[in-house]
Formats: sequence, structure tokens, C-alpha cells
Amino acid sequence: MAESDVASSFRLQPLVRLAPYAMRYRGAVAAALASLLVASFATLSLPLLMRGLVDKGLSEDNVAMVDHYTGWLIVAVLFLALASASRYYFVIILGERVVNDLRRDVFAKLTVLSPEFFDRVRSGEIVSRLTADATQIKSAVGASASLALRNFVLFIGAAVMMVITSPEMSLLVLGAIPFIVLPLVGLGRWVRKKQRFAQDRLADSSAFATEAIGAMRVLQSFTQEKRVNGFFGESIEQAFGAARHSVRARALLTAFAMFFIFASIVGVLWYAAQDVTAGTLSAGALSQFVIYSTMAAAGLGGLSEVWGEISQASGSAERLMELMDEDVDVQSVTNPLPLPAAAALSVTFDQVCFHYPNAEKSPVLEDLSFEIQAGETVAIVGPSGAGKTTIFQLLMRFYDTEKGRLLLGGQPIDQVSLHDLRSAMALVPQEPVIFAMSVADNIAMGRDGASREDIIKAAKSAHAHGFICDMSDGYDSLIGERGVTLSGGQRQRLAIARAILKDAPILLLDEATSALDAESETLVQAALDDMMVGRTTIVIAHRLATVKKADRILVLKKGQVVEQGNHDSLVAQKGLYARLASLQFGDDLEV
Ligand SMILES: Nc1ncnc2c1ncn2[C@@H]1O[C@H](COP(=O)(O)OP(=O)(O)OP(=O)(O)O)[C@@H](O)[C@H]1O
Repeated sequence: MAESDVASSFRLQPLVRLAPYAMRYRGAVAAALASLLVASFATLSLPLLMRGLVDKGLSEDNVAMVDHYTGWLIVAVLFLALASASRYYFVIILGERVVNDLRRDVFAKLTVLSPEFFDRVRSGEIVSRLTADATQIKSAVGASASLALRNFVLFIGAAVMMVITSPEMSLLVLGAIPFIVLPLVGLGRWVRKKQRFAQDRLADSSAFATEAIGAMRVLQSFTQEKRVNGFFGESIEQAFGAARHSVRARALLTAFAMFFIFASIVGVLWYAAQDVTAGTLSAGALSQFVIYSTMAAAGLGGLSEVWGEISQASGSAERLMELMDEDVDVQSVTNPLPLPAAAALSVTFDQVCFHYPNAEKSPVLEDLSFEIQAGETVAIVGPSGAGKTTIFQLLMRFYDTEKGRLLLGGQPIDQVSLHDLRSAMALVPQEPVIFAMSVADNIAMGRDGASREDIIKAAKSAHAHGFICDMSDGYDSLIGERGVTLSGGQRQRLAIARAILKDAPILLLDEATSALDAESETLVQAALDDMMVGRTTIVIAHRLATVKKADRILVLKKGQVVEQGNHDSLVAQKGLYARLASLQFGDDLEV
């Protein structure tokens, strides 16, 4: 976010948007407020009881009155202790609950955002918002908001009691308040700006760390440790510098508030001392007034400190709310058309033009047209960057096209619900995505509610059962993050098992050969062959075997189909395919 946006007017609006979350737990809010009121009344009653003790008990040597007021003081202190404990409990629990709900909603929002968002925003940055910013809000909603409320009630109550005790002296004290409060608000605005900046820097460093941790082996292989440490250290320093600025502002705020508040009390004391010596004010009334003004001062001082924290939390809430407010670029249609219930579906690209949202000047597909019959196996080949993977992305509607139509089973894909559309396709990506969970759970991602038998059947078809059984806990073996504890071929066979389990009418295969040795390649190939039977298959082909086996080959260049046919006819044409094939498949071409 740009600094100019950050500098926009001071608002607590982002925090106000948390109110509906708190309102889900009305009981806890009510209990917290009730405890707050009880605690405040108990606190405010203390000086009154003290005055009684001094004026009616001690000054008049009345033992019964001393006992009476001492008894009430104990009762008030007991109420104060119980109410403070319950306020603390309800408020902290509320903070935890609200922030967890918020985290859940933000995460749910992330799962429906279009890939365009993830092209734009780094994942570490998002994680930082979900963790660091959420924690900031938790402490504000929990501790700070309750303290602010307590201090506010205390301040108002004490101020009222001060006026009742001595209007004249109160005027003196209260007159000083605007001079204290106004700069406080101004400084609060400044603190929030600094805080937002600090959280942005922190998120930058988290984003960098996430990326680096995921690629540590590569970084080590290039002996980049020192450089990466330098980058990280620099971004941490920036975050520290920004945090120091905001803390400095808060420290200044506290010193300023404290001095003026207590100086005005001392002034009033001096003034009141004259009245006591002249006999126009009782010692009890003076002590009552002094306690109330100390309470009011403490309340105000506490407010100034909490104000800084709430301003910080508001910056954090803003960063989370930005995620909630992100537009979903690809929307599901309100009255969707059904897809034909068939084992295989046809695919049509009709004069499709497309560029990625973040690269408007570089069209990827230009007037692309082709048709694939239901049950056909089509291989797409073409130079790197020709737009092969983009075809898959558009078919799954990760992006919408600017021009042209895409049909699936004869239905325009934007008229079908996103759920039905994506359920009709099983993707085996070039880089298989494996999660840090058990083997069985990884495969089960292919279909909700799949039984253990279904999972094992899919694994057998993917020629993965053997290596899974060799693992220490079989299907329950835990896999390392991103599948690091598996070989490339094993990862791919798990991805294939997942796709087999999905049992979708259309198969999208982004082949990868680089990671495989001859044996796993044969196994992976056999798994793929089994899977293609009876389905429409589109393969981004890197293997001669696949290319030769395909019913048809589309040769793509700069987003257009420039040649099509089977292997032999295309080789005979001696065009782009023949050249690509001889480069890519080498001597195999003549096999
Ligand atoms: N998310 C993205 N944002 C912006 N541009 C992209 C994005 N993904 C791909 N591109 C660009 O679109 C063009 C086509 O990419 P695509 O991945 O479809 O090529 P490909 O034919 O699959 O290449 P390869 O065989 O190397 O995987 C490339 O120029 C690429 O830089």
C-alpha cells in the first residue's frame, strides 16, 4: 500500500468493523460490561468510604464508625477484586474469539480469491497479516479495549465525584484537560501511521523469509546464505526502525500526559491546603478530592497509553480488512447451466483472446480456436511461453477471457457453476503439489469422502501402492512439507492417484519428464495410460510416447494453433513440429 494512503485521515473505522464479530458473543460482551461497571462503582466508592472513616471515625474518635466504614471498605474491595477478575476473563476470551473468527473469515476469503490476487500479493505477506496483525488486534480487543473502557469510566466517574466534592477545585483541574487531550489525539494519529508502516515492513520481511525458507536448498547450493542474511537483516532493521519511531511517539505521549496531569493535581493541592489551614475545608473532604483527582489522572494517563495501542491495532485491522475487501475477479454465475452427465466431455476454444491481468501489453492467446471431441486424446506442443499452460488455466476458469468463447460439453464455461466446472476436470500439474499430511490424506484430496478402499484402488492404478506399502506407516505415513521426503516420481504418482480418485470426465496433464528416471517414467506413463481410457484428455506433451499415442497434436506458437495432425503427418510437413520434435525428442523422433 502506498504511503499516501497510509497517511489518510485517522480512523478507528477498521476496528469498528470488528463490532459485528464481538456482537456474536453478546453474553460475553454484556458480562464484561457489567463487571466493568461493578468494578468502577466499587473503585469510586472507596474515597467516599475513606472520607467517612476520616471525618466520622478518626476525627471524632468514634470506634463504632471506624469499624462500620472499615467493614464497608472490605466489602467494596471484595467487589472490586471479583469484578476485575471477571472483566479480565471475559474481555480476554472475547479478544481470542473475535480474532480467531476474523482469521477464519479472512482465510475463507483467501480460498475463493482468483489467482490474479496471488500473482500480485506474496504469500508471506498474507501470512504476516493473518498472524502478526491478528495478534495485534487480539491484544487491542482483549486487554487494551477493556483498559480503555475501564480508564474512561473511571475518569468520568472520578471527574463527576470531583465536581460534587468541590466544584471550585474541579474547575481548575478540568480546565487543564483539553490541553492534555487534544495533543494526545494528534499524537495518536501519528502513532497509527507509524504503526501501519512498521507492520508493512514486518510483512515484507516475513514474505522474504517464507520464500527463502522454501528454497533453502537452492540458496545453499548457490552459496547465497550471506546475501540472503543481508537482505533479511535489512528488512528486519527497517521494520525495527519503523517500530522505534512509533514507540518513541508513544513514549513522548506518555511523558507529556503524565506531567500535565500530575502538575495540575499538585497545583490544586497547594490551593486546597490554604482552605484547610483557614478551616473552610475538612481534612476528609480534601483527602476524598485528592483520591478522586488521582483516579481521574490515572484514568486519563491510562487512556493515553491505551490510545496508542488501539491506534496500532486499527492499522492492523485495516490490513486484514483489505484482504476481506478484495474483489473476486472470477465469479460463479447465479443461475448456472448443468453440464451433460457424461463420462467424457468435448472442449471448444472459439476465437479466444487473452492476456494476464498484470501484463496487459503482452497478449498470450490470440484468436485461438480448436475443438476436442469427447473421449479424444489431444497433445499440445509448442515452444516455451507459447501459452500451453494458459489453456489449462482458462479451461479451469482461473482467469476470464477478454474475447471469444470457451465451451465444455457444449456449454459456455462462464454459464456453468465454478464448482461443477472444476469438478469436471482432473489436473495433474507439472510440479505435483503435495501437502505435509499423510499419504492417504494427500490422495483423498481428489474426492470428498473417499473411503480407504477407494484411496488404495486409486494408488494401485497410479502404480504408487508399492512404494506406499514400503513406507514405515504405509498409507498413514506423514510426508514432509511440499513432499520433500518423496522422490520426484513418487510425488508425481501421488498426484496421478489423486486425479484418478477424482474420476472426472476431462483430464488435464502437464507432463514432466525431467524429474524421472527411466523406471519411474515407465511407471508414471503406465499410470497415465490407464487413466486416459474413456476420458477426454489434453496433455501438454513433453514425451514422444505421449505425442505419438495422441489422437491429434496441436502445435501452438505465440498463442495460435499453427499446425495440427498426428505425429507422422506433422513430421512429413517438415514445419515447426518437425523442428521442435527433433530438438525435443532428439534421435527418438525416427523411432
Ligand atoms: N500468472 C501470470 N502472469 C503474467 N504472465 C504470465 C503468467 N503466467 C504465464 N504468463 C506469461 O504467459 C505466457 C505463456 O505462458 P504459459 O505458461 O502458458 O507458457 P507455456 O507454453 O506453458 O510454457 P512452458 O512450456 O515453458 O511451460 C508467457 O509469456 C508467460 O510469461
